[in-house]
Parts: sequence; C-alpha cells; structure tokens
Amino acid sequence: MDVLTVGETMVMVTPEAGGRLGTDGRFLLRPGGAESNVAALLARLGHHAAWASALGTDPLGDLIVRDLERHGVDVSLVRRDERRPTAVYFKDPTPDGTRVYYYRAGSAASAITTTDVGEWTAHAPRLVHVSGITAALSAQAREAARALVRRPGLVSFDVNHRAQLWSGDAPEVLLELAQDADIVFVGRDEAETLWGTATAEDVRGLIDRPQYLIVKDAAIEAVAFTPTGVHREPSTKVTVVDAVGAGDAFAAGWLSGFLDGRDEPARLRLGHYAAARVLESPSDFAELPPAAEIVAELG
Ligand SMILES: Nc1ncnc2c1ncn2[C@@H]1O[C@H](COP(=O)(O)OP(=O)(O)O)[C@@H](O)[C@H]1O
Ligand SMILES: O=C(O)C(=O)C[C@H](O)[C@H](O)COP(=O)(O)O
Repeated sequence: MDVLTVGETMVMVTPEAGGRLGTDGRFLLRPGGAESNVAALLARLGHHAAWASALGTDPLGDLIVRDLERHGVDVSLVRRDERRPTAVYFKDPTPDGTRVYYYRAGSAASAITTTDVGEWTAHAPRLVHVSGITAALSAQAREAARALVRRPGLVSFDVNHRAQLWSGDAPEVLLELAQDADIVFVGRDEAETLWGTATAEDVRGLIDRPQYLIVKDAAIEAVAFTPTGVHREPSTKVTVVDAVGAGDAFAAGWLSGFLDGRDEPARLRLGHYAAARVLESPSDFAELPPAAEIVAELG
C-alpha cells in the first residue's frame, strides 16, 4: 500500500445543471470528502491508494463505497457503523462562490477512534495522509487525528481549515497537528486567517518542524520548504469553474511526485497541474492521466 488517507467522506448534494439549492428540485448525489478525493486522484495517477473512515450501513454509505471503488480506491479498511448515519452536505453555487451546508454532527465518521487508527495503520502504508477536518468533527476524532500525525512512519497533513466546523480553538489545534507531521500543505490565506502570518516565510517561521512545508498561494505560486532548500513554482493559468477540491488535487499531485521520487520542481508542477484540472471541472475531482504522462507533457 503506497498511501492510506483517513477522514470523513459525505454524500455531496449539488443542484443539477448549475441551478441554485433553494429553487431547484433536481439534484446529483456524489461522494465528497477531502481525504477520499486525495486517494481517488492518487489512484488515477497510478498509486495503490486506500481510504479509511467509518460510514453508516445506509444506502448513502453504499454509494460512497461503490463510487470510490470505481475510481480505483482500496476501500477494504472502511468500517460500517449500524448506529450512526453517513453524513451529507449540500453545495449552493451562489454568484459569490460556492456555499457549503453540512449535516454531519453525530455521523459515523465523527465517532472514529484511536483504536480505528491503530488497526488502519497496522497495514503499513508508506505514507498516511490526514487533514485538519478530522480534528474538528468530535473530541474522539480529534484524538484519532493526533494519533495519526504521531504515528512512527511518514505522515502528510493538509491543514484544511473549515471555519464552520470550529468553535475557536482551531489555531492551536491545527498548529499542533501540523508540527507533528512530516509533510504539511497550507494555503497562504488560510495561514493568515489562522495565525496572522503574511508571507510563506512567516508560515515557515511558525511551522518549523516538518521536513516539508508547502505554502499555496492560489493563482500566484506554491512555495516548498524542503531539506534541499526553498523552491517556488508559479500556478497554472485556468478558468475556474468550481474551486472546491483544488487543494486536495494539489496535495495528490505533489504526493504522487514525492512517492515516485521526483525532484521538488516536478512535485510542485504536478500539484498545480492536478489542481488546475479540478478547477476547470464542476466536480471535486477530475479525470487525470497517469503521472508519467503528465510529467512528459509538462517537460
Ligand atoms: N485562481 C487560480 N488559478 C490557478 N490555480 C489556482 C487558483 N486557485 C487555486 N489554484 C491551484 O489550486 C491549488 C490549491 O489552492 P488553494 O487555494 O489552496 O485550494 P483550497 O482552498 O481548495 O485548499 C493552488 O496551489 C493552485 O495550484
Ligand atoms: O470534508 C469537507 O469538509 C469538505 O469540504 C469536502 C470537500 O470536498 C473537500 O474538503 C474539498 O477541499 P478543498 O480541496 O480544500 O477545496
């Protein structure tokens, strides 16, 4: 197993054909979750990627399992919970950007534990990927997130601050988790909101323990602080159709380059490429060619 990603996946409800949530009667149901997005894109890029979480025994859980299997994700570690439901969220494409409405309190995934984490990581993946969303779901999910970032092997952590899910302690908790990981992804704006940092260098001043820190500045560039020095790579020019999922795609592209032993500029370029394809697509994940073809195309 190359990568194990852990975190809640919900059923995402979107109005059909670009309509609005409050006025449309026709909707599409698809899986939506940061960590399973990363697993699905890594699978597309040619890696053995597993995703682990808990789902209800309801048909919504079946939908998620089936769809991720179709995308080539190993779902054999997913735990089904008879007593708790699969979570749902709605996306409303407003003229000012997409608004998200969560129905996830008390969900199966919000009850994941450190015992789950022990069982999942016993399968010895080369890398575990987790995000800050898990730490916002419940007290026990927060402990599970802590256990994940502190596991002995390689861990990558996407800060993924979701303000709607937190009640004030996000800056401390997310900084603590980031410091315990080996690879950290964070948006420059996200870091500014959380910790008041302005530049990528300011973020490195704060998150100084991980071997790799990647600070993404949306349409401008991504900056990687690595053992071989600081690398900057400009973002790709794109027409944005839906911004949700770009961060997950960037992480998948970068991690794919890391797992394949590519140099830092190639990792950053793969991140930008995958993010650009998702930005141009109405879905949270896009069809991607295998990594070797992308690298050949990028030159
Ligand atoms: N407007 C944009 N133009 C081009 N690329 C973008 C744009 N916004 C985001 N990206 C790409 O998506 C990546 C992730 O962006 P980010 O803002 O961190 O996403 P998210 O908020 O989904 O986590 C960036 O590093 C970049 O590659
Ligand atoms: O789990 C949640 O709370 C979600 O929001 C699910 C979203 O599909 C991804 O998290 C998208 O994440 P980005 O790539 O940062 O846009």
